[in-house]
Amino acid sequence: MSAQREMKEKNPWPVTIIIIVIGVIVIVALVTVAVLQNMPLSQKYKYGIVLDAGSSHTALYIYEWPAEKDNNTGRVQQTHVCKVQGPGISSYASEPWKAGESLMACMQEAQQRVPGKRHLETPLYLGATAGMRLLNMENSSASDAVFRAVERSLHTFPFNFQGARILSGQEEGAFGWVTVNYLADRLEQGLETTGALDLGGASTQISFVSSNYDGSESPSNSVTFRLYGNNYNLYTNSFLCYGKDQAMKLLLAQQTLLAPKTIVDPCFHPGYSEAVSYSGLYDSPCVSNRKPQGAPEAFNHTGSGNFLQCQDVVKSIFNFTYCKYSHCSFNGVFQPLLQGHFGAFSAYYFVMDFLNLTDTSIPLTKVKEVISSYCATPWDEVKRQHPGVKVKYLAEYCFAGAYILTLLTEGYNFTSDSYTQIEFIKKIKGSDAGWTLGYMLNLTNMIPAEAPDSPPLPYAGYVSFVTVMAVLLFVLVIVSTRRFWLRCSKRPQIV
Ligand SMILES: O=c1[nH]cnc2c1ncn2[C@@H]1O[C@H](COP(=O)(O)OP(=O)(O)O)[C@@H](O)[C@H]1O
Ligand SMILES: [Ca+2]
Repeated sequence: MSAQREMKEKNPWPVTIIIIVIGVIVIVALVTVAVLQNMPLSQKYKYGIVLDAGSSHTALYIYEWPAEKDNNTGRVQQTHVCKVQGPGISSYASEPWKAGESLMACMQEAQQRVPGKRHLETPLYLGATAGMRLLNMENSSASDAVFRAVERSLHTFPFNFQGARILSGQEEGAFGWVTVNYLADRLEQGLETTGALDLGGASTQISFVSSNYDGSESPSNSVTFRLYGNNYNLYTNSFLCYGKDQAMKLLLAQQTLLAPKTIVDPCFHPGYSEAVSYSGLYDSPCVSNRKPQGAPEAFNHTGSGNFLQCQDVVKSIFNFTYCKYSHCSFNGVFQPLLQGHFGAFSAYYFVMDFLNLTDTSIPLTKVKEVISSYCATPWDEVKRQHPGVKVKYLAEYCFAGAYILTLLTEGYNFTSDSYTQIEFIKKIKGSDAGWTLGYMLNLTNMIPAEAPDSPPLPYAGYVSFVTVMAVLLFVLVIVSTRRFWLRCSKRPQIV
C-alpha cells in the first residue's frame, strides 16, 4: 500500500498533464483575446456621395470606406455610379426646375444603396464644371436659378447635403490629379506622381508635377499640397472652351466664316449631312463673339473625311505663336516641361477606346493612319458597322480623334517618345478616374497632411509574435516542471 503511494508521489506525469492542459487553455485564451481585441472591427462602412454636374451629363458617385479607417490611404473606393438621364444641368437654363427633377432618380437609387442608419451622416456634394462656368459667364441669374433648383431637390433627401457649387478649372485639374495618384497608392508611399489629363465637353485640364517648376513663373498655374508628409507643387491648367464639344463649336464657327451656308467639313465622314441652326451653334460664350453678320437660320454641315485637312482646321483653333514665358502649351499659357507618366481619362478614354487606340505603344504614325482611315469611311458604312453606338458620338469620333492628337502633340508638346508615357484610363482599381473622388477626399479631410503613425508591427506580425512568445513561455514552464519532478524522484528516500 505504502509502496504504491510512494510510486504515485514519485510519478510526475499526472501533474505534468494537468500543467499541459492548463497551459494549452491559457495559450488559447491569450491568443484569442489578443486576436479579438486587435482585430479590425467587423467591416462597417461609411459613405460619401458626389454629383459630377458636367457640361454634357451628370453622374452620381457613391464612395465607401471602412468606418474605423478614415485616415488611411487606398481605402476609399467607388461602390456605385448612376448616370443621370438627360443633358447636363446647364442645359436647363430656360426651365431650371427640370435640372432638379433630373437628379431625383439617381438620388433615390443612392438612398437605396446607402444603408439607412448611415443616411444622416453621409456627406453629399454637387460640383459643377465647365458647362455651368459658361452659363454663369453668360447669364449668372440663370445659373443661380439652376443651382437653387438642384439644391431644393437635394435637400429633400436625408443625406448631409454640403452644397452645390461651381469648381474652378484649377480645382477640377488638381482634384483629378489627387484621384489618380490616391487610387494608384502613389501619395502615401511618396512615389513619383502621375500626371492627369482630363478631356470634358466644355473644358480640358492638364496637371502634373515637374521638377523644374517651382510655381514662380506663372503662380496662377500652381497648386501646392502637403499630403502624407510630402510637399507637392503641382502645375495645373484648365482650358475653357477646349473640351471636345466646345472645340467642335470653335471648329464649325471657324468654317462658317468662310462658307456660311454649307460647310464641307474634313473632320466628318464623306456622305455626312446635317442641318445645323446658327442659334444652336452660337449659344455659347466660346463662339458667340464670332457670329457672322446677317447669318441665315441654319447651315448645312457636310463631311469630306480628310484627316490631313481636318488636322489643319483643328490647328487653326489654337494659337501656337504667342508666348511670354519660357515655355507655353498654347494660347499663351505657361507650361513647364512634361515629366513622368500621365493618366488620360473621360473623353480621352471614350474616344481612344472606340478607335482601338488605347495602347500607346502604337507609334503615332500608325495612330494617324487609323484615324485617317476611320475619317475616310463613308458615313453610311460607319453607321452600318456600329449599329449599337449613339449616332451623335459616331459622327464625332473622326473630329475627336484628330482633336485629341493635335491637343496632345501640338498643344501640350507630347513627342512620339513621351506619348508612350500616356495611359488612357477609365477606372483605377474599380473607381472612375475624374475629379470627384479627390474633391470628396479633400472636403472630408481624408488625406492627412502628415503620414499617420503606424504601429511598430503590422497586425499579422503582432499576432504571430504573441503566439510564439506564449508557446515559448509554455515550453519553458513544462521543461522546468519536468526537471523539478525528475530531480525530486531521483532524490534518495529517507526511510
Ligand atoms: O461614350 C462616349 N463616347 C464619346 N464621348 C463621350 C462618351 N461619354 C461621354 N462622352 C463625352 O465626354 C465628355 C464629358 O464631358 P463632361 O460632361 O464631363 O464636361 P465638362 O467636364 O467639360 O463639364 C463630353 O464631351 C461627352 O460627350
Ligand atoms: Ca468632366
